Amino acid sequence: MHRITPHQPHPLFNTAATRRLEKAAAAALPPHTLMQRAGLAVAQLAQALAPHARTVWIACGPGNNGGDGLEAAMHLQRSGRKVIVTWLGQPDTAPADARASWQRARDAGVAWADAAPNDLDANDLCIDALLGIGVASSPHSPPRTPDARLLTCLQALHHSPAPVLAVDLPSGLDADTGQFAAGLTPDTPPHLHHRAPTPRHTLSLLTLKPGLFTATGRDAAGHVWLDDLGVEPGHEPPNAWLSGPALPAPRAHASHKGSYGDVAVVGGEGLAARGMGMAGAALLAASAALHSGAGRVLVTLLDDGHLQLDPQQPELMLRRFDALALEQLTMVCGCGGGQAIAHVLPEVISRAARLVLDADALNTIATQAALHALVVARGQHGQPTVITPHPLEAARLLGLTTAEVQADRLDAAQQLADQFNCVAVLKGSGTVIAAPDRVPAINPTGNARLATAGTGDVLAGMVGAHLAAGASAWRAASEAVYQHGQAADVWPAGLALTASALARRVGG
Ligand SMILES: NC(=O)C1=CN([C@@H]2O[C@H](COP(=O)(O)OP(=O)(O)OC[C@H]3O[C@@H](n4cnc5c(N)ncnc54)[C@H](OP(=O)(O)O)[C@@H]3O)[C@@H](O)[C@H]2O)[C@@H](O)CC1
Ligand SMILES: [K+]
Repeated sequence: MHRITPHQPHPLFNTAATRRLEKAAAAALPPHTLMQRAGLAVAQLAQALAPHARTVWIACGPGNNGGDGLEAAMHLQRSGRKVIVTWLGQPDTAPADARASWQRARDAGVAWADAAPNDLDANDLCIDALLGIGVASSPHSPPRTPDARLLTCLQALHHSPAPVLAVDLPSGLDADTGQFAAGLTPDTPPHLHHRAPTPRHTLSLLTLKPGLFTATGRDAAGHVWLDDLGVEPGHEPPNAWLSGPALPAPRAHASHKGSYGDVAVVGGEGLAARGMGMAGAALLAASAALHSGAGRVLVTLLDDGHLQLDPQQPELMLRRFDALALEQLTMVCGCGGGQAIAHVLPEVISRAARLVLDADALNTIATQAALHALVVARGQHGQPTVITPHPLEAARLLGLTTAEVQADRLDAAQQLADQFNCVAVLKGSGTVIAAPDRVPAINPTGNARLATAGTGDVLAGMVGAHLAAGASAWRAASEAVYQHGQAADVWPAGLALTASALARRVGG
């Protein structure tokens, strides 16, 4: 068993793959072995997380997730804990493994209760073994009305003053998408309670599931642990990867500014056009490219030449669009581009050597099939392209609603990559990186402090710098996203995270 950190990559397996692995392992082992291993692992982690807990309340659902909880209850009771179990199953209808563990918990003498004890406090521990990978949450299946006792237990867990250890998954969370099944969404997400958040842990069993790391999964799961139950994935291919850090790319001593490439940022509609000055977005992207190691950074503002120099960043070289040698440049296009970006997009997409498309460039492409076709053609000609939409921009590109994109972020990112024939970065909690014919990746770094204006422009500039330095589109996107999140993760607690400060720090 080990805690999952962003320091190394991890393979992720969805429900179907996990079920195949479970079936193969169960067939090769004596009956009940996997649940015994699962329950023991849960009990061991519970002891380690809450060694002084007075009471351990274990909420057990009717399926095998509940069986894991019953098995853990037996171990914790035997080790002298005060264990109180709420079991929503029935001996005559429970799956065989869960029934066997219920019998073992009974024999160990655990206490049974219909609901959560009402005197739990921060020194106690709750174990959430209500639902695991058995949750059916397909938008195509008819909505179901969950059992009232199940909902009461879920609410007690969501509002618990005691730390919560979830078995396999936070109950109700879809292992594949990181979204809660209909009717099982917490009324207030645990991290938004108006009190210090209670620690949350999830012990994923057998495999790590993608849903723990994207959409609402990250907030719901808290600290993620893995126990593989002694089962190797063998030939089962992962459905996604949790990214790890980049290997440092050493800089040769005998290098010069030309060795790390020229990045040109095009965007920043001027105030005169529609009364909205958006030069800041382009300058943020340019600053991020500069601090991420680009050799030279050129900036083309779509503001009729009002700004000739950024006195705060004199390294940035302002250029008219017609003075850019597009075929030699890594272009970052769209940040604050407004409507003005439409005039330059056809040329940028057709001619740029390497290209990052963000913000208003994406909004414009979403409305013009000819531009979409030009992006696709870049891939056919081997010209690297990265698109960096947030969920609303992704929805426009795919002709979906934002909710549909968020309902399955891995799938949406893959659709973007396939339809636009490029590397797609779907931003948000658990940013997804996808490319045609490649297993997608979920980024493990970053936090809610990035939810402030301009951080997306910073990311686009960073991707540009990595591309200009010679990284492939995939590598440039993965490394930039990782480092962008990591900068937020190590941000000093008392210091405001602004986009311009972030841009200055991203180089480490
Ligand atoms: N994988 C492994 O290798 C191992 C797996 N193990 C463990 O088994 C777990 C999987 O067990 P599982 O298959 O019994 O499913 P589980 O999560 O208990 O849920 C089933 C219950 O949920 C209910 N239900 C479903 N959807 C619902 C909804 N929307 N709203 C409300 N209710 C809903 C469903 O109701 P039903 O559809 O039957 O009416 C049924 O009662 C797995 O996560 C891990 O903990 C380990 O023991 C060993 C190794
Ligand atoms: K659970």
